[in-house]
Amino acid sequence: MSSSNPFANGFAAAGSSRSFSGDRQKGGRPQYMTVGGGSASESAARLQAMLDEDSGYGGSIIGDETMENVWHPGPAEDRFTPNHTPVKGGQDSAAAEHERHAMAAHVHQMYYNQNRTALARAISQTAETLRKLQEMNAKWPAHYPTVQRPPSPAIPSRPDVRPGLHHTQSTAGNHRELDRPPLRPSGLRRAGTSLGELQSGEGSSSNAVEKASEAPPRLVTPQLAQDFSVLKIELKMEGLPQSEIVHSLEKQSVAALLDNQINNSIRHLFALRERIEDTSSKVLVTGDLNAGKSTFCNALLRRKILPEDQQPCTSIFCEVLSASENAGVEEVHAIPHGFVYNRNDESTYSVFDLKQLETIVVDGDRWSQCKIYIKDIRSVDQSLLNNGVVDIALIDAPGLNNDSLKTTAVFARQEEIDVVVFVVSAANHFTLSAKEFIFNAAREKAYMFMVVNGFDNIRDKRRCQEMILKQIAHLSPATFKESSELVHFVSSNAIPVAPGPGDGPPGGSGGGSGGSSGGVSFDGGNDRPSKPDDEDDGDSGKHGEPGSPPKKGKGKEKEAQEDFDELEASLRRFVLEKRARSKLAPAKTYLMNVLGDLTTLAGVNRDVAQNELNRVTEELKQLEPVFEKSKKARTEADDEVASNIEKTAEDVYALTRSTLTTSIAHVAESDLGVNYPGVLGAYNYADDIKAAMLNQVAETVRWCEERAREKTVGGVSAIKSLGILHLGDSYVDLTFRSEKMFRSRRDALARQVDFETELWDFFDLTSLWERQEKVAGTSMALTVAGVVGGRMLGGVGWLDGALTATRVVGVTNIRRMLIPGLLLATVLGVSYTISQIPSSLPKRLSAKLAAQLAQLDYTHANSTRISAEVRRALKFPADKLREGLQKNMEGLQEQRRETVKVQQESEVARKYFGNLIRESGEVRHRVVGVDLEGPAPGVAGGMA
Ligand SMILES: Nc1nc2c(ncn2[C@@H]2O[C@H](COP(=O)(O)OP(=O)(O)OP(=O)(O)O)[C@@H](O)[C@H]2O)c(=O)[nH]1
Repeated sequence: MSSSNPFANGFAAAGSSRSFSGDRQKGGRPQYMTVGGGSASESAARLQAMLDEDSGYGGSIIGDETMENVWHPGPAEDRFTPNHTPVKGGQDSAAAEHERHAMAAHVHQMYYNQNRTALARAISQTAETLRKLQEMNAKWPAHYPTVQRPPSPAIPSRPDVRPGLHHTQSTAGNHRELDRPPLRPSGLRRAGTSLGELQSGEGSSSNAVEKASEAPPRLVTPQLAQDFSVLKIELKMEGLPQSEIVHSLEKQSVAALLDNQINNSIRHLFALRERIEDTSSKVLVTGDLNAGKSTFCNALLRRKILPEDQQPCTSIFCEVLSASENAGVEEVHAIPHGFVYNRNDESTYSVFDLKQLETIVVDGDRWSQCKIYIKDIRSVDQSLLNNGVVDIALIDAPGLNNDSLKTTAVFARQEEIDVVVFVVSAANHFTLSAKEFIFNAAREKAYMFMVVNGFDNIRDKRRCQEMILKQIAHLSPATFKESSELVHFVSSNAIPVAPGPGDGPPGGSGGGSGGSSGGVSFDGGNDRPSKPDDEDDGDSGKHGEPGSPPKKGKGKEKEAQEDFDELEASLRRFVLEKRARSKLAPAKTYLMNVLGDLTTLAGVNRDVAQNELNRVTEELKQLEPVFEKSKKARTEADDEVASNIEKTAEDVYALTRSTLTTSIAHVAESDLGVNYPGVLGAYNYADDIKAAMLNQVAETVRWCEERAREKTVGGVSAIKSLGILHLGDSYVDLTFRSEKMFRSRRDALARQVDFETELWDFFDLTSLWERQEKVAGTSMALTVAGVVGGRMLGGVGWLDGALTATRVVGVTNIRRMLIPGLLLATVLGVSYTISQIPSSLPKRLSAKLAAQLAQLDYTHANSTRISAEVRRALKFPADKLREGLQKNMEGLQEQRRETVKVQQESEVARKYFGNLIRESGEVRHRVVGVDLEGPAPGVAGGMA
């Protein structure tokens, strides 16, 4: 007996080529419909689209496992594996069949454990890789690839982004280029502000990039938007597409957002590990209010454990577990709000008797959930709870449309659940909350077990089936595809159950070992009012099977039981044999997604790092000679400036010294511009001469200063030329104001030089004598007069003069000539001497001046002063030039240091991301290798 699926026929009529298990014969191997063998119908296309979208967490359906190189198709969702185990019957004897099942279960368990271990290891490795990525991201802000926004006239292109700035994926990218699905666009580009740099020096690849930029703009397809499924940076901002927002963010902000995503991802990975390491499988029974969830659970348990009521009653999560997990004791542990259940810690829960369950489940204010430990009365072969393979927890959840708080709780709970059994009322179909729940849960669980309950209430069963399946096709296409196994139309209340805890001991007359069909019937003990058979119009034999004769009474009940038995067999298969998928698939899917993201991220960042490395290496290559030149320039300019200053100062000293020496020596010979006023003004004349001479010397000093100034100006401009030569634009020109030189001490000379004019200065006896030699013999008298006069005037003394005259002329002659001669001589001498004052006085005075200047060391002092001033004046621009050169060199040194640092960082990043690609690829490869199908039970049986 099996539930038929008339909807499949409707589908076939719509033109799709498919077979459906509605044709399945009782006792035969189940058959499965196939979708899309022929031309795709609109519905099929829509379904396919839904399948593709079904991968928020990667739950989409992919036909094979060759997706290692395929971008994010949701590789390991909990897809359904066609069952290889005969539902029942067959040629083998029951014992052989049983043994084969047992062996298959063992082999499955072994594979399951292997896969579980492999996934747990992959989770740990991935979490560690993510942690390292976080560290790297802190040091070297990772770049987040964003999609190329199609250029549109309405949206001006970013000025800071050159056209052709697609980020080219090298190895990884090209690799994907070949293998990826056609929808996946490339053209990743680097986020952040330095996009422009990426293109430089890319050689031939930049040509490719250029070509790519010429290609028609690619739109951000939903597929591309999903490229980053786990490490996706979710931002919502009015009016801007997601990619654009990420793109406009600073590198640091993107890195911070990424860091946050990594944290979330690590957290999720740990939760997944916890989940796969939890050996029990959790089956959540959920559905609309009053859909019959509790009744269904009781039917599964064949015991009336959970309270059923026509009014909504279950307001807390009721987890039914095997009493073997509670030391074989049947009881209820009610967990108050805010407590985390720990069976070994009684402070986390209150213990109740099973009888009290009714009061607990309605008390949602006090309790958040309860654990119900019961002894399973069914055999290992039949029981879901006590199945001999895995611990099962059956969770009866509050009705979805109970209240929003509880609905949210159910939504949240499903994430940690391995299998979802959705109970829908055959009469009411899917409500809005139900639809929402199924859509949401499909992110992780593409397959859901659907229990359409209360089928006994339905008159037109076939129509009901059609309508419900149609809805399921929309809500969970994967489930619809396997509807013969996953969708069951039953009447839970038709299943005989042992009386509840308050109604007597469990087991009833059946003793807990009864089978389902043909097993112990609890008819006698069933406290349910038996349903009037006339509700069913009898238009179908088995639910809705057309053409079957109407069944009444016992026949109908038997049929309902058979349907339920079939449901149970499917559910057991779904939970146990597909456990690997239901429990491990979310981990596998998530791992595949996060590793895929990591590979993309690493690929982009490795390329960015490589570009950065190329750029800075090139920069360094250019910087090195510049730096060396600058170092050389600094030394050379230093020397040149120093020698320039030295030479200028020396030249100035030499010029000043020679000029002054000459000037002082010849000051008497130059035209001093002083007129001789006559003997009476001789003293004034002497003063004027003296002043003129001092002035002359001062003028000479001034002249020397002027020359020194000129030389300094020349020196300054020589320094400037050097500065421009070596520093270029960065040379800071200084305005040199030469007039500010030699502002002091120039007039000090008059005060320093101080000599009195003496009488003798007026008479130049030396020249007189020379003159007398020249005119010798012309006249004795003159001679005598000259000699005598000269001597007399020379201050030798009268006596001495007289004696000399006596010796020359003789005593007698002297006596005769004495008077007139003396007179004449005197007159002549005096008049001559007086006449010689204008020529003799300057010489005398200049000699005196020279002597005094020499005494003052005037020439040297002035030469030193002037040259020192020159040196001082040149020192300032020279120092500035030196400073500039030093700064320039230091700047280049710093730039070099920085560039080397970036080079090293890029090198590290390139290696790191290169390794990350390899590592994540390896882990991904291992994850892909985790075959959640395991060997087909038939194969396992064959091995036995
Ligand atoms: N006719 C018919 N009645 C059913 C069936 N299953 C459950 N019921 C009845 O439907 C009512 C609600 O059943 P429950 O099992 O309490 O429903 P529920 O979904 O657990 O309700 P809440 O937990 O309160 O949301 C009860 O009176 C059941 O006897 C069925 O298959 N056929």
